[in-house]
Amino acid sequence: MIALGQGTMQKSNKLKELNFTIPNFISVTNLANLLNCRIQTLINDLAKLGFKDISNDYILTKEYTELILQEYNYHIPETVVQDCQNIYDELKQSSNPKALKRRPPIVTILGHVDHGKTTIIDYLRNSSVVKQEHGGITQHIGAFQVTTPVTKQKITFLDTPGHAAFLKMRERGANITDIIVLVISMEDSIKPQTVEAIKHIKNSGNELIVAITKIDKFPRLEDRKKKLTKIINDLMQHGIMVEDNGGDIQLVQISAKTGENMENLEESIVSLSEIMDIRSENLPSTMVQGWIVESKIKNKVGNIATVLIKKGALKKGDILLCGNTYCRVKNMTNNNNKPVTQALPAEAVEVLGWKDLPNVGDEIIQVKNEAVAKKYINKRIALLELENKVKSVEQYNENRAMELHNTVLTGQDKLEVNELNKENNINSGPKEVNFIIKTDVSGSAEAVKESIEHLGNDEVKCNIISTSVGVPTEGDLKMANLTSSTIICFNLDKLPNEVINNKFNIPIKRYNVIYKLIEDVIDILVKNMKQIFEKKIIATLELREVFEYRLKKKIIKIAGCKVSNGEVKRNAKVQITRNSDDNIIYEGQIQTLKHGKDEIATTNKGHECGITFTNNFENFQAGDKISVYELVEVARHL
Ligand SMILES: Nc1nc2c(ncn2[C@@H]2O[C@H](COP(=O)(O)OP(=O)(O)OP(=O)(O)O)[C@@H](O)[C@H]2O)c(=O)[nH]1
Repeated sequence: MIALGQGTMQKSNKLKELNFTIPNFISVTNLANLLNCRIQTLINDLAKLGFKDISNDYILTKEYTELILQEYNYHIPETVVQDCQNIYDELKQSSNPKALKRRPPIVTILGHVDHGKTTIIDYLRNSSVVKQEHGGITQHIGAFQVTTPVTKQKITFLDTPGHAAFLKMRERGANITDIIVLVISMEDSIKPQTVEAIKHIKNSGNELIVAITKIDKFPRLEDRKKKLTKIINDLMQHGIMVEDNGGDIQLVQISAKTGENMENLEESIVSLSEIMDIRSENLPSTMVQGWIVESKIKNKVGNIATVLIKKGALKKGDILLCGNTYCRVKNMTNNNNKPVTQALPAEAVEVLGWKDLPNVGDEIIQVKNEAVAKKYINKRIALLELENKVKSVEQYNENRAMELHNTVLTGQDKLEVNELNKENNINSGPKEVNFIIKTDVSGSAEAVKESIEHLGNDEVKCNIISTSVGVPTEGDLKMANLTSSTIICFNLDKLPNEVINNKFNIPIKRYNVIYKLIEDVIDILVKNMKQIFEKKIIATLELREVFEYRLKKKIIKIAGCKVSNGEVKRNAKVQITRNSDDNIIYEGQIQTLKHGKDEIATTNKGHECGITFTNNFENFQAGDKISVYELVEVARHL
């Protein structure tokens, strides 16, 4: 705890009662008035708490006001902090363990580009149609179900490899999927995106099955064995131990081209899901929960979205709440384009009736009626507005601080500083990365401080906010929250749960070995360095023909293309080159992506498509080359 003590901040055991409600925002002057203290005293105390460049018109958010009031020994009434991510949580019913029933597993396929993810999905989807209804046509709705050939069990596959919804949910720490199938081509073994996928899998805690594909390319058994041994060793290097290597991860060898062993893949998924005993509730009284896996506006139909059900049974007339929109379910169809009357857990259906288009990856929750939906949407919008206000207050405070800073400079100095800031887009000096050190004894506190305080370079540097002995206190957590610090604990073995899983989500790092501690601090510093990106081409298209069509009075040009390789997504970043790869004539994004008249989200190798570009770019011609790229972060070092 920092030594505060300008009169008002003397700590005592008896808490004072507040005689005002804490506002969302308050200036330093007004807070000083409410507290009956001198403005300068409050400013000095705020500086001790780590606030920089404070003046009397600095605006404090509610969180910071609470912190200072706590330091002034006031009792702060407990309130549940709601934000637009968790606002709907209070509507969720807790599951009734007795009502949990087995449901099909939800599976995502990941792997390196061109290792055969799409071919596996196509094989599974086509075989599912052939079996269900001869000659039927599947529509892409983001997920589909197969029935396994031998055990006749159902499996749900998310049907775009590395599906956007899956990635978005993962970012938020939610799990849309139960099992990941990691595809590795027998020809290539592990490649960079395989390694990326392994990282995803480890972080998500999902169960894993490894599928070695393209085995038809190695008809001789001894060649297959050789390749397989290499893959198993490569996997081991990345901490994946398959069954053949003493681990418990299943490995299947398949060819999605010939269909060889594809039934083994499906049965492996079923047997893993049985071990996992995947269940969810779907009593008649269960309120539905699920996720949006696709959403689009269909011409003459309206807003439609694919909902993957997590619990409950969705029926016509149900009211679903999602983000800032809701839906009275008008109609539901499955991926065979058949109308259905209900959708059970792990089933995906296209749902019609949305007021506005929901976002892919967002969670849905059933509510009793439209009035409840509207009430919660209004609450959420108010929270979003508040969050935006907090952001603009932060910006206001920063601008004020910058103005204050600049007033001490004059004339030419001021001009130069402004120009420099503009050019380098940095404030002066390296970025300070804050740490709070907590140790068992004071000797080790000093030792830890000395070994890390000099770390850094001209971009980032280590800044020690405080060092002290003992487990992190509530005050340490608040200080860490205020200063965005990481708390480093050395030789502190037993930490209370409320510290480890603290409500501020402050990272608490524990060490007994100083080298490991230094390594991690370097890692944190590197993560705070500026991100540098380079282009990575992930797909190319040949521009074959330019089409024109009239929209009202305007003529619109469309680039008619064929995908030479990779996967192309709507909104992807692209560059267009002419005659040579160096001659870039356009850089921007895909605005619309169509197949025939239909808007599509993705297309891939061998397919034709029509494209328009952002910024109304139309100066393209047949023969141009379109390269789709991602910006890939370049690894940084101290
Ligand atoms: N011989 C053989 N070729 C395959 C097999 N699976 C996929 N391929 C071929 O490998 C190439 C890439 O397959 P895709 O399914 O598009 O690979 P992907 O992983 O989806 O690729 P991206 O979508 O670009 O990430 C295509 O030419 C496929 O025909 C297989 O089991 N055997």
